[in-house]
Amino acid sequence: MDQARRQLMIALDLPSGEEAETFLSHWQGEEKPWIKVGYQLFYATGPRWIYERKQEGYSIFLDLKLHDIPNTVAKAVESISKLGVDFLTLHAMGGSEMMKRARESAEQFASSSECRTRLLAVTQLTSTHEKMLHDELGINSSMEQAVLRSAKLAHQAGTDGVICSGQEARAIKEATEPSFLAVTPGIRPIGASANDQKRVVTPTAAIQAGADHLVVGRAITHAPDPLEAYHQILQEIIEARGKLR
Ligand SMILES: O=c1ccn([C@@H]2O[C@H](COP(=O)(O)O)[C@@H](O)[C@H]2O)c(=O)[nH]1
Repeated sequence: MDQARRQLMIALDLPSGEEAETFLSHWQGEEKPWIKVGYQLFYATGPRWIYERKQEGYSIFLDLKLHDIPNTVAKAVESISKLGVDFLTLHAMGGSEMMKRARESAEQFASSSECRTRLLAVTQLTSTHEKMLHDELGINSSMEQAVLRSAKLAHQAGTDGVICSGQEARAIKEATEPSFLAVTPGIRPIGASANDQKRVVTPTAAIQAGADHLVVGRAITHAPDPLEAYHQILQEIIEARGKLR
């Protein structure tokens, strides 16, 4: 898979396995895209559907945002690792012990060290803005400080990277290390509706900020021609990458 395709992940927020498979048939005859499966599709289909897509050759990001006591999360990671998914999310707000136990479990139950499920910690949801952070969550720092605090905690606890907005990707890389993954939802091509997202950036801005992977849902899944929308974003990534050199 070329670098740009590896960077672009489609959030398959669809109601059933059948609809997801019909949607993916747009890609027939070309390389399989990276797919992100979240609550809606996972709760509709379950682990077997994930396992079958993995067997078909999809790279899979399972976005379950685990957040529970350390033992419960470690046991969930054990079950999920056996599906062979590539990426899995958990909430940094679960704390360092929860994240460390998750990492130990991912290592113990990986089918091989190359196939280990990579763990990504959610810093602050991209649907959160600074006023919410202060007024609703009781966090009295700036958004960037709050995100950096979670990212450093996740880095120390052994996750492979974080989920953040493209607005924070550069600062996270500087505060941790370049290989610590910055995976960015809240991506909106120019002119697209932000919907419920608050910290949005364009594909170009995310690449310029050093994002490793861009998660795009509705801008592709709700497009009149999803394959065309995918290719437009792919092209934007390729052009932005070209300007980095
Ligand atoms: O902070 C976060 C964490 C996860 N997401 C997920 O990414 C996609 C974004 O979908 P869009 O339609 O492109 O807004 C969605 O599945 C979220 O659950 C996020 O947006 N922000």
